[in-house]
Amino acid sequence: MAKLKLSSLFSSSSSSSAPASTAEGETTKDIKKSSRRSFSALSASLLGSKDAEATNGTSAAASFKSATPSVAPGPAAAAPATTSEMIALAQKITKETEKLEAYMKEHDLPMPSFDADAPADFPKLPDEIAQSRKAIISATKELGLLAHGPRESVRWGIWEFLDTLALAAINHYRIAKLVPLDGTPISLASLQALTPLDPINLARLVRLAITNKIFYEPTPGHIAHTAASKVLAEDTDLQAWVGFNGEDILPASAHVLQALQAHPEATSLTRTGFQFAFNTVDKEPMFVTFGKDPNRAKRMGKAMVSLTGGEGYEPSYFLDVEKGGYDFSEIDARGGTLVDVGGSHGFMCVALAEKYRNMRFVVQDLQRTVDSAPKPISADPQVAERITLLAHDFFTEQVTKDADVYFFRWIMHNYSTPYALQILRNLIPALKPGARIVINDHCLYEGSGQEDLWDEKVMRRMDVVMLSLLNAQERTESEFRELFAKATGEGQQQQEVKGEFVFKGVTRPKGCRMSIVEAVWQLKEEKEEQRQPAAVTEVKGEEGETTPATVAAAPTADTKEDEPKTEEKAE
Ligand SMILES: C[S@@+](CC[C@H](N)C(=O)[O-])C[C@H]1O[C@@H](n2cnc3c(N)ncnc32)[C@H](O)[C@@H]1O
Repeated sequence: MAKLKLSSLFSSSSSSSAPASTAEGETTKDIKKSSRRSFSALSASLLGSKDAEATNGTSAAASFKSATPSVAPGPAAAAPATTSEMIALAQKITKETEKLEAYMKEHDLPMPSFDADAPADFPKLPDEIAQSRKAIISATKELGLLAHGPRESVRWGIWEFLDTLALAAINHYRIAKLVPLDGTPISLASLQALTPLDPINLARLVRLAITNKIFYEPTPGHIAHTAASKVLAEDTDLQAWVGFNGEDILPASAHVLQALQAHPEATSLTRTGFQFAFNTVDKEPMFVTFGKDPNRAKRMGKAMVSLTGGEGYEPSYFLDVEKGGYDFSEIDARGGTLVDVGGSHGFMCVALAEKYRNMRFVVQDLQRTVDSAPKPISADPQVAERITLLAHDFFTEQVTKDADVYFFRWIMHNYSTPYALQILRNLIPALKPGARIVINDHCLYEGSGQEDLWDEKVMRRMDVVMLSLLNAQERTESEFRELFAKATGEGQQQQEVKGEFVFKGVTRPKGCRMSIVEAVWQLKEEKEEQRQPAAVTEVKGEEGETTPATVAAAPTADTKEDEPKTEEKAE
């Protein structure tokens, strides 16, 4: 693959990384036409179309949306004219809280509490009650904003980073672990003696954390655990999550403006807020920096474990077909193969192999990740013998040929368009007709306000984390669609465009924040035959008109602009 000068990479921003907005109208039309399981159908399901719900697998989001109408922005939702927006929200909070509490009582479950002995998590709730809980979270946030008023909510909203700072410092100095777990308070003086912090700094950080119910102060100068500080003391993955966020992402995000001012196109892996924060601009991507520092790499790994175990992200969503997970039974029946590209230690393949007893799996990751994977990969020999771990760099040509599925979980969102395209293009020589490319990532709505507010906040924040660390992005359906189209689109070599990625659409398991994006590799002739068996002349087009085939075959001047520079690759 031809190398690209950095200057040309950066001059390609509009063609390589721009979202689909330029072709929005047309794209949306196309999606409606061809994607049975697409988010486009969601709008229909939101309006009550049962058909759309049944086919697109997004009924969770749809039914959730109808259960929790957002009242902002705009006038007071559906509330009667006499009911203010604040009262409507307060009533909603009361109603949904009563539902949640009734369920907890009925099932003899402990009530949520700040007490140190309270459970750290809600139990798995049935869908309806889970929706009530989400509605409470969203409505309290909205009510809080209204009660603050616009000026004050902006004035003090910008200070949220200071809460992050306090939590990061508490985590860094392991303060939660120094407070007795049995509930006995410890004096600030005794606590201070156990840390390198001076009394003033310790007290100010802890007292700011207390405003978020992390610790409490039963008597002045004495600190004790709440449920939140206790879970921080006990959960090492959560500690890693707070450490990664507080000590890597916070400094990186604080330098994003600097990075954007210097490099507004924001596609390079070596010119992100992270590099500006840690003095590695134009030197190395974040993953390389972490690779040189085992403690930092380990912290990030554990942070990812914490995220993956978090609500809305559990791998079980991908597996549970009933709830909209991916169904591999047809591939399983013929003993097909799935390649988990960037699959880490293969935990997804282990879960899949436990469910599908005939399929084979190849977990690909970088050499050191493969080397550190548990051996055997599963205690069940029938599972372990069907999983192969293979060192492979996804920025090089795919080595596992003719697999049935190439699976990417939490991979594409780590890369801006030039890199994501290269990852897809590297698959092409290995693909047999019908091979499926399955991406498991967030899929953002085109506009805002269509998600539950809590979900939307998490997903939008994740998108900005991707910007801060990697100049990468979460994508909308049309951006995924465009990515697949571009991978075999203009400027690709003739041999690479004998086939194309046919975009199948996006589904979202019920209750999950992650979506399943799918495309199938198809030979061009095969596709044309299926589409227009008797219309060979039609696909040639009018004189002077460019057909899809000629567009794909003809390299253009800006062909290589969306390729990343070799030395900038992630690893
Ligand atoms: C965010 S993690 C996702 C891991 C896993 N797919 C999951 O769902 O948790 C990204 C993974 O990509 C791997 N990775 C990064 N660069 C890679 C490369 N160039 N080739 C192969 N794997 C890579 C990392 O080692 C890591 O395991």
